[in-house]
Amino acid sequence: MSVYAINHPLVQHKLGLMREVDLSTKSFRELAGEVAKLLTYEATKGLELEDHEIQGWNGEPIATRRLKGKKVTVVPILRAGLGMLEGVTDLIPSARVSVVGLYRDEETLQPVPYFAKFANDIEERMAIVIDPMLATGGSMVATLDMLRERGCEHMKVIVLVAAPEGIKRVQDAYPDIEIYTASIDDRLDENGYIVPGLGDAGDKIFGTR
Ligand SMILES: O=P(O)(O)OC[C@H]1O[C@H](OP(=O)(O)OP(=O)(O)O)[C@H](O)[C@@H]1O
Ligand SMILES: O=c1cc[nH]c(=O)[nH]1
Ligand SMILES: [Mg+2]
Repeated sequence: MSVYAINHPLVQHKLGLMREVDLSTKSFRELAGEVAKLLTYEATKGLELEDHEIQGWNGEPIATRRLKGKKVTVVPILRAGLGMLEGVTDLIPSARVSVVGLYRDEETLQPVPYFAKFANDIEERMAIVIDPMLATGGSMVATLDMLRERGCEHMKVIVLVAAPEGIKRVQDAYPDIEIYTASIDDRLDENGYIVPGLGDAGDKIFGTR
């Protein structure tokens, strides 16, 4: 498995802003979308192109290239993953959206599923799973398991912040998956929150803190 921590200055600047304790819901939400978009740019750098001839401005043919048509489904993990969705679909407007609802039990830290709705032909699509936080990795692995059970072979992960524990958990279960993140943070605290982290990303995006 490959983990890509994106050090682009815009990513690092925006992630730094997100860590500020007093940041408004509006700003947190906007930044989550912006960082998601920048990470999507990185995560799609391996997409295949094909030659495509078009008619240019003066009627002469021009050799161009276009995406080879690998079908994509973006998979936000509810709730917090929704805060990244628009940033991703801005760059991949034809992507179908599959939705997985999971929350993490506060005591056991185990993921509790409550919703799933997948795109048609999911087995033919590359799935890009999005969630701001990869903490213990339980929610992410549960989502990847659901996709794999439905025949999805090609999966990538985009998270804003990852804990080493979560990366290892995903790596152990899915050795071939690529993870794109703005930061690999230090550790989990005694409640399973990422440190330094962002706090509760879902609450911040939805204004429920
Ligand atoms: O890696 P894990 O230990 O599983 O933790 C990460 C999960 O926890 C958060 O969701 P949460 O359960 O708070 O739900 P929410 O998005 O509805 O707030 C986060 O958005 C991830 O889905
Ligand atoms: O740090 C964390 C861990 C889980 N969920 C969050 O929203 N933040
Ligand atoms: Mg939450």
